[in-house]
Amino acid sequence: MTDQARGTAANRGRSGAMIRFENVTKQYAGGVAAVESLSMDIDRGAITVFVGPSGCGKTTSLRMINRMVEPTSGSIVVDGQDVGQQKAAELRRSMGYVMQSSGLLPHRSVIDNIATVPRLNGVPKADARRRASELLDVVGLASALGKRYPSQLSGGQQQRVGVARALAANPPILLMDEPFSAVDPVVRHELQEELLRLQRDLAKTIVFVTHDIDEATVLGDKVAVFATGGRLAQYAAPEEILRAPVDDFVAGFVGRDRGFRRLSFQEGDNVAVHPVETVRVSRLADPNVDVGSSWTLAVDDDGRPHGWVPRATRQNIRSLADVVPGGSLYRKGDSLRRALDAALSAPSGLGVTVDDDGRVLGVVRSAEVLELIEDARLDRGRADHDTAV
Ligand SMILES: Nc1ncnc2c1ncn2[C@@H]1O[C@H](COP(=O)(O)OP(=O)(O)OP(=O)(O)O)[C@@H](O)[C@H]1O
Repeated sequence: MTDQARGTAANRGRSGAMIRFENVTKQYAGGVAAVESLSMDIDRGAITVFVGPSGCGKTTSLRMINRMVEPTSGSIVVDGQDVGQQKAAELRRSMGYVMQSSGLLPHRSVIDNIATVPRLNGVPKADARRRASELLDVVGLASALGKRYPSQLSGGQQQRVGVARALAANPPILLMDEPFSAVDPVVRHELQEELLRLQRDLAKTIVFVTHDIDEATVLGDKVAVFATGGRLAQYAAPEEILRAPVDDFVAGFVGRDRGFRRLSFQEGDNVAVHPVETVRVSRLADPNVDVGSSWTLAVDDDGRPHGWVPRATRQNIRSLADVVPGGSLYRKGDSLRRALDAALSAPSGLGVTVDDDGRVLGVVRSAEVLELIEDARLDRGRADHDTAV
């Protein structure tokens, strides 16, 4: 049984499904079969990501949920009701929709853009604007930005406004079509974190389209990998897709470093944190302050890391500018991927570990992280063996 069949059968009849595709096919004029016999259940209150190469029918599938695209055959049921029986305009307003280019109206202020759907739903102007202003805060934007026009915002800010606008009518469902793909990687990462934070509070049913498997595994409670022609190749939790791709297509799409990416799903609670020698940045200029036998970590007066001081060059190091930049930081309890990356990206080979306020707790060592990875693998092997016998 494929994962598609397993996922669908397992969810059938359970109250967990918010959106159900039943044998849905879409053939565009000219004969392009964009989606072929798609059957799947989308869980309520979870993020489901549609991922796959360009042209595989992700956007078509997404748009059939709110009838921006009509299926050629089959049906889509949302919360027990066939969307084909509902008025398309009302249906569209009942779901939030965020797309790649934020889709904001250029001649309306940010506040009025966010208030658009509530106004269409008959909410009085003052109430709609008040709510829009609150939503700016929810998506992490200063209220002063509300008076600006979309062209006066950065790409990342525009996408946040797009999310606020989609949330304005408080819809239970959010449809998001490559919403973060037009911004740079740093902003994209921030927007992803922000979406996960929002979702912890809001618990919407979110369907998110991307062609980026990394984004899919970071965001998705479940990931649907589409192959060309709208074939659902695998539908499972991201950890499972990385660990056990069902076929060569999925394995190829997921990429060669899937083993490394899967470490994101292994908790790093057991990683040993060792003491580290530190030197305060404010005392670097003092020739009487010695540093340790190998690498010493430079910290500010609050104990936050600022880079590494190599012993051999101690005499040349007199200010922060001379310190070797550090690697990524590891927060106790983060995944093993973060622990390993912290160690591998530090010039000292020691992964700086910090508390929630960013203060140094110590360091982790890559060899020890690798041991934990190996232990987890052996444990899994034993568990699989026990299940098999
Ligand atoms: N309006 C349309 N008319 C005809 N063919 C279309 C139309 N929209 C999409 N298609 C075709 O349907 C197929 C699926 O397109 P779709 O946009 O759903 O894919 P996608 O996976 O979202 O791709 P991308 O990641 O490039 O956006 C493609 O072959 C596309 O050319």
